[in-house]
Amino acid sequence: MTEILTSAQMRAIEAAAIASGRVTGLELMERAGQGVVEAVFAEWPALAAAPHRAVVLCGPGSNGGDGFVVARLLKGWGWEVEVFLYGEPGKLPPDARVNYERWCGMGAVLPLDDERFDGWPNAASGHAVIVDAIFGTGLVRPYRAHRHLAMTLNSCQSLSRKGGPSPKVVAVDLPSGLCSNSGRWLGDDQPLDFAPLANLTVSFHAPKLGHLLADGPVSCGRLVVADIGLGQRLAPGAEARARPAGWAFAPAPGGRGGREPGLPPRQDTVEAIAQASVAQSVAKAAGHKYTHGHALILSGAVGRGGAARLAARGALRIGAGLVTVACPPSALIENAARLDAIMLRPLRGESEAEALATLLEDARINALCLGPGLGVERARELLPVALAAKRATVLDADALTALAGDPALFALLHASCLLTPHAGEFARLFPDIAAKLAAPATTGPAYSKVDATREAAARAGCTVLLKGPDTVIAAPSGRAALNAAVYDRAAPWLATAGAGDVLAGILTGLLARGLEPFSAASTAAWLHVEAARSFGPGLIAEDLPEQLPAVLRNLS
Ligand SMILES: NC(=O)C1=CN([C@@H]2O[C@H](COP(=O)(O)OP(=O)(O)OC[C@H]3O[C@@H](n4cnc5c(N)ncnc54)[C@H](OP(=O)(O)O)[C@@H]3O)[C@@H](O)[C@H]2O)[C@@H](O)CC1
Ligand SMILES: [K+]
Repeated sequence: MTEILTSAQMRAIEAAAIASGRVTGLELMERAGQGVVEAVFAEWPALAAAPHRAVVLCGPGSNGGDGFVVARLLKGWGWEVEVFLYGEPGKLPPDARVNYERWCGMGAVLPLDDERFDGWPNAASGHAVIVDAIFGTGLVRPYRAHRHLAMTLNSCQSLSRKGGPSPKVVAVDLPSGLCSNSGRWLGDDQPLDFAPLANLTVSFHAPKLGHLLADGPVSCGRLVVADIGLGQRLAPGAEARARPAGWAFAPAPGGRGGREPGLPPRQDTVEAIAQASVAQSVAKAAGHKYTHGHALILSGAVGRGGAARLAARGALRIGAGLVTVACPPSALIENAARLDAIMLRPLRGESEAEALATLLEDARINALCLGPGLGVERARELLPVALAAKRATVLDADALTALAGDPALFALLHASCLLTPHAGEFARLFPDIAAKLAAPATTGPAYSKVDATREAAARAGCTVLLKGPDTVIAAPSGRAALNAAVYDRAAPWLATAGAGDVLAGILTGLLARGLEPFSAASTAAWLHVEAARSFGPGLIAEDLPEQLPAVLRNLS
């Protein structure tokens, strides 16, 4: 399992490594600085070929310490380097202080004032690189000068549009002001226009949640994670950790170490979904069609069956043994004309709810999907029967809307349910949680999408998949995973009508095949993005199920 870290987890890893005597804080800082310089040269090889000019903005903590290392190393490459310090030298933490003093033997340090900006770097001075090492994972409150930092960086960058040199903004660990746990800008005056955006962000050891959630990806530019020798020591025979797709790892600048055995397991881990675990989840064992489950998709009324048919196609393509669409009798002909391998059952009887109850007497139907195109009224009618059957059940779209206004229905949710809201549906279902997430983040670490999804899952008593480019999955136990379709894994084509219906279908198919909700959600979210990436621009929802075979082939 690959982890995405919080700032506290990163600090604990660092502290354990230092306590073990295997490495000192100073060595880690040196490797961090080296990692930044190597990543800069790898990103812009022309910068390694000849000396240039750089500005390094250092802050009052260890992020600033990394900055002093970067300044010294660039100077060693023959660069002309100007260094600014936001804070007082006497208050720097010990390792940062050592690197400050080392730098002072090589050059000046100018004060970076957050009241008087006339001493700030001059936009017109032709720097090739501006290093933002003001704050990293230690940001605890809004950074007062962040607006000015953004203006400085923007005005430097805008020179390139006028034919001048284009300085590259390199953020050390995080763009300063961005919360490492939530990917949100601290403070209430931080629309993205005013954020100090980076061209390249170089983080250390593992990605942090803030790189992948919310505004993180757009703020970081490109993300490189440098290995600073804190790697996990593998148990004998253990599989090497798969690196999550979507960001790049720089090579280790120094020696490799291992995380000390004996570190307490981290309860608040957020998993990055890895290809190896997806491959394991979808591998099909020999058997007949009933071995692979029977998924039932509830369809909408006449003329509204498209969403359910998309879901059914997704369920079949991901390997459910049988997939049935159940529809109102009046929609039978419409669906029959559009479905072949997918079976069709009219909900005929006194009421559709009764007909569904009869259908569910077949115990082989082991996964249900309610929501896509269903209609809110019909969802209200069918949900009590569907939930009473205690099968693995995906609730999407109209089923979520029905649940939102009805505490009695909400109370019927059980542990085998899987809720798949987008942000709007989430806000209707969990208005107080959504409000907390939407409120300005005033202290760090700030409340994040991961926190919100965990809280929702605990309240609902079932797994919640909160959609977005940063899809978060949480189980009531607090287990959480993040499927980040960002950086080089971005799939903007997924923002197309019906894509969510296909996701609901893939989920239902995986549940039918016996995956428990959390694994089904992680696997489906990953496959959904891969299917979109495999097709590329021009994607429509119908293409997603048809792309799954290629994605599955590549897995094996
Ligand atoms: N962990 C690791 O393994 C490694 C970590 N490394 C590096 O260390 C970085 C983390 O260092 P860090 O903990 O010192 O935090 P950092 O972000 O430098 O700032 C903390 C300082 O800022 C202050 N402060 C906070 N908010 C403020 C505000 N709004 N306005 C003003 N001040 C504010 C806060 O002050 P206080 O709250 O105490 O008043 C404190 O003094 C990490 O990002 C990485 O770059 C690497 O060397 C490699 C190994
Ligand atoms: K920074």
